[in-house]
Amino acid sequence: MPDHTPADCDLPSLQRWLQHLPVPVRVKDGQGRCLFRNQAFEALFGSDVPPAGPDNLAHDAQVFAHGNSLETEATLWSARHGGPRQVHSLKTPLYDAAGQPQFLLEVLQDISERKQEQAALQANDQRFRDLVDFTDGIVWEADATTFNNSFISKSAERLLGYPLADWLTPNFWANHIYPEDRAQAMQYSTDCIARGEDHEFEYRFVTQDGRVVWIHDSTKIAMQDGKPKWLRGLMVDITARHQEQQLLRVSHQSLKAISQGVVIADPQQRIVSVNDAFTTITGYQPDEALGQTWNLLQGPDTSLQAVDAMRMNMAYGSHYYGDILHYRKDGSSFWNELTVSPVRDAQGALTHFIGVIRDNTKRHQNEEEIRRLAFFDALTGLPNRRLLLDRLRHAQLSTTRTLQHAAVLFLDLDNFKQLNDTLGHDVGDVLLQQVADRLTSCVREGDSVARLGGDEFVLLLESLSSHSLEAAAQAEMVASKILQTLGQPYTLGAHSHHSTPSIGIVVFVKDQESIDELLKKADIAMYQAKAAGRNVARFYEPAMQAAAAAHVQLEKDLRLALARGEFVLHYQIQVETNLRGDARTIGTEALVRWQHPTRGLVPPAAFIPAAEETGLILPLGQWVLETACAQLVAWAGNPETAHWTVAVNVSAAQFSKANFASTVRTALDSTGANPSLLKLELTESMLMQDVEEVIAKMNEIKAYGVRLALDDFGTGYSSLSYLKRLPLSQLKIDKSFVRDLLTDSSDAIIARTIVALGHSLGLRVVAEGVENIGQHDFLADIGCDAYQGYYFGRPVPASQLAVREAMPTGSL
Ligand SMILES: Nc1nc2c(ncn2[C@@H]2O[C@H](COP(=O)(O)O[C@H]3[C@@H](O)[C@H](n4cnc5c(=O)[nH]c(N)nc54)O[C@@H]3COP(=O)(O)O)[C@@H](O)[C@H]2O)c(=O)[nH]1
Repeated sequence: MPDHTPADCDLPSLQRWLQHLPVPVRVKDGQGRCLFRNQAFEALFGSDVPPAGPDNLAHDAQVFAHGNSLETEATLWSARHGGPRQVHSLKTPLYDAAGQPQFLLEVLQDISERKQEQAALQANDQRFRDLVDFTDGIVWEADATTFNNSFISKSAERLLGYPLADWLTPNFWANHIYPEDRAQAMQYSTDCIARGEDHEFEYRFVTQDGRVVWIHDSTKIAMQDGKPKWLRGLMVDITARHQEQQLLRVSHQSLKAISQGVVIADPQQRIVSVNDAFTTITGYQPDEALGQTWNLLQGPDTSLQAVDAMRMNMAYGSHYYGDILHYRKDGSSFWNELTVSPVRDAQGALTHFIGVIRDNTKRHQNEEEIRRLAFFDALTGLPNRRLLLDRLRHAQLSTTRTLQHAAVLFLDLDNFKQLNDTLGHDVGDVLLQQVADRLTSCVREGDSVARLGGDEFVLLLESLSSHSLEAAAQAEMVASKILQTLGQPYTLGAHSHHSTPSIGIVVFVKDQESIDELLKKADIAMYQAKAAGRNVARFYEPAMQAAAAAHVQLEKDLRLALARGEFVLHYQIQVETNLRGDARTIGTEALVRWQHPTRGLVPPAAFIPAAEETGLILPLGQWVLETACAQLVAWAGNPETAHWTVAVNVSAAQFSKANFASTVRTALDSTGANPSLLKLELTESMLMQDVEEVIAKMNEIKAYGVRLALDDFGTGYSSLSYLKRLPLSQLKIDKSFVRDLLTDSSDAIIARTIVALGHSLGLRVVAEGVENIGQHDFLADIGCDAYQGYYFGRPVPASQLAVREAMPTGSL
């Protein structure tokens, strides 16, 4: 039955009634024609309403046909708004007296604004859903009491695998929390909800494919009527972060646990982190190390080469591995087995260096111990046969390169067996140790002392003379020193003991013979020494033996000569010349000679080197100094010679003595000579040692009034800046430049330069070795101040010196 109320369809009455209704209303007939529109209708749509569309007519027909009301939403054109309006339409039939639908009453409601709002809301909703679906997290909503989800974002399916519908089933979330975490997670959330606190928590969740992932859940509580009603939140899969953190925790724990020190430095090599082991190894607390560089661990014996290699590798961002001697905070050193590796980011940029340090000292000590055992004699600590052979090989190579000779001294203790048999091996061992110490004291730093075993020792002397007989003499001197040193009494516990060695010597250069041959020859020579009565040294080569014997003899003779007063001084005049070439004696040079009882007058070149090697030059030099000073006093008594100076040659051994200045003082004081007439001739080489010490010594002598001359100038390597600092008064041009200056342009240039140089330093320049007038004239021409040479006079005894006062040079 149609739902209608019979009505009086008196249209005019109806119109009056409808006219002022505040809602838009219109009345239509069964053909869809509009019979009436009230004011509200026309206010909304205007009076010019377009004909109804087919849908509208169809709805009208439906209402008439069924006699039922019909509600629809439609779009109607509004002339008043100049556009379509969304309307809600309620069409109701109006019946005639017979109960048949006669008219159709349509009540309209403008829902345009509501529709727009709905559309906006829908758009917002969609935007929210898009955002939610797009995010990497899972947005969810659940009941605050049951935890059952009422909403879940699409990302849940993508991230955890389950279809979205599954999430909306009861207890889904709770049932899929990893069993071990479930109770705690739910309890925590329940407690927070009870307190009304939004909360965040982490738990493991089982995915559809059985994986266990870590979830970070942020939950916000939505209240209703003052009670928690909904939970809304975001679940984020933090498995990767968790694994990283886990890894970091493990790394951190590992770094703490490992015994190697770990240093993390920035690209500028500044330390940014250290572990506990670093502190244990180095003694530096983290706050003392942070901000520092590797220099923190460097010390006096750290190899700069190793440091450079490390820096270079780090500068190039490459890996470094090496053993470096580093220093702890307390100053003690340790061997650091160091590995430094660069760390780069994903783009390959250098971000850090990781250094791993390991105290490797023990291994080094072990290696050192192994080396010691392998190469050193356990009893004496001396190199053993193996190390000796190695050093001999090196010596052969070295002599091949430098052509300087080397010598092997094979030494065996005389009657050692007897000592062992009578006092026992322990006492014998003590003797061997003392012998080892004494032998070491007899050689220079670059030489080697080795023990072959038993009472056999071998010494290797290097850098001897390039002349074989001179080298033999040098080796013989060392052997003499050894014989003398080892021949001193020994205290062996309670026993006083006397021991002597027999020494065999081989001098060699280049690798002309094998090392075995060398040792064999030295051994044979040692047996010759034994055969010669022990406590002597013997050379393998007879010529060397002869040279050494001559050397030994010379030394003995020199000692005797000194004691017997066989040395004499000759004097060679030094002159100034005037423009005419007339010479005037201004002084002399004292030159020593040996008045040998059988060999006659021996020149200094034949004995000065031996005197220097044996140390006899010290008493001899002192004798020369005092004799020359005494001569000055003698000349002082004669007005013609009172102004004469005397130049005395000083050897390096004399000058290097700490008390040299005081020996000069003694000579002056003991003779009463005028210091200003004494000139000491020094050579360049003896001044090239310790600069400050040399200058101090020269100044001390100069302070006495004594003058200092540089002899043989031009043959050394003095630099101008060095010369300037020396308190000299004279330069002496070496005779080697004077000899050829008329024929050799280089010598002429050198002579000219020396004169200019000397004058620029405010020094007088004397030329020695002047043998003819040509040389004199040239030297005079370039400004030389004084001359010495055979042209003016040979060295002669003082008694034969004549006074020459501005005599024509030709008459000399
Ligand atoms: N430590 C000491 N060394 C001394 C002493 N006396 C001498 N010597 C050193 O011996 C070197 C050689 O001396 P000598 O054989 O006496 O030769 C000197 C002159 O005789 C020689 N000379 C001088 N004039 C000429 C010459 O015209 N031609 C020439 N061929 N030779 C000449 O020069 C020697 C002096 O040189 P110098 O000492 O450099 O002035 C001698 O060089 C000293 O090193 C001494 O007491 N102590």
